[in-house]
Amino acid sequence: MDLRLGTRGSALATAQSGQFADAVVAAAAARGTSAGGGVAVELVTITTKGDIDRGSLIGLSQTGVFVTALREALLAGECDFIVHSLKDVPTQPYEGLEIVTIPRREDPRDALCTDGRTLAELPEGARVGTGSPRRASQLKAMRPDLEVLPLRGNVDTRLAHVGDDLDAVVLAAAGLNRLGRSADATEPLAVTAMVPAPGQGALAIEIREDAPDELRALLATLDDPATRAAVTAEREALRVLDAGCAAPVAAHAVVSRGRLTLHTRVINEDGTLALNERNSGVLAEASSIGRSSGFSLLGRGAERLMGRA
Ligand SMILES: NCc1[nH]cc(CCC(=O)O)c1CC(=O)O
Repeated sequence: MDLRLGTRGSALATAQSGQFADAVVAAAAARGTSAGGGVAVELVTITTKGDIDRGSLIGLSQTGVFVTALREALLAGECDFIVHSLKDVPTQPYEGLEIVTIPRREDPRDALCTDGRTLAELPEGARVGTGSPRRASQLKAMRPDLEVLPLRGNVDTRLAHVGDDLDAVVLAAAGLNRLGRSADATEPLAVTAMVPAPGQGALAIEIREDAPDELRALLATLDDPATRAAVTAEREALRVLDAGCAAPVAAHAVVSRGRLTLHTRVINEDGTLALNERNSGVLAEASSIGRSSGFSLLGRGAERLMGRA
């Protein structure tokens, strides 16, 4: 089977698509293919609107700018499957496509990247860059003295500001790890202090609904049910809160001994007010755990914190 994997051209997208392609080839070898001819995966680069108007998330009116062009290319038959960072994927399903696989997730944490100092060691008034309202608000909650500045660009561009015009930037540990830049993560931030974005660290593999059974079955072997349950809960809370990746909404679920525990946080812009909700249950209840967390937060005034009421 010769497969075409559509990917964005950024270093992170290319790295994670390449790593997933390797996993597909290995999974095919382990299964043995019906044709007996093995599987080859070719990366096809697709330019997305998110790559062209490279901007901070603050000010992006629409979610999903990074994924739409890939989805259009998949629907048009330019490739056979695509790999997304799940946290960039809007919660509503896309007509004609299906998320077939959610592989085991990478480190879900955010990481502070500095010249070596921890968050506690940064001087009063230190300058920290992030384009994410979720990260900005939680940073201010921990260190109200920090000057949090908007930051644009891909991972390499952001890291280049450290020691230049910024003392620190905050990036997802998963992205740094996938790029082979884990050494730039000075301090992984605890998930209780800097609650990650829904789906952070996870990938989503998408195919057309009419994809051949053989492709579907091969990709499905790489699905991780615990990750799928965790991100289902996180994303359902996000959906109920009607928020996107640019909202100050954080959600992180852990699965342990068959139980899923979801922590959802909504925080105001200056980090002075936060609502936290914790819910747990069995994996099969992932969706309802997320839903009830979202509705509880709405009932407690989440809209006001998000600046919508
Ligand atoms: N919105 C950008 C984005 N989308 C996915 C990742 C990498 C981490 C992940 O896969 O969750 C990043 C970079 C970052 O947040 O630092």
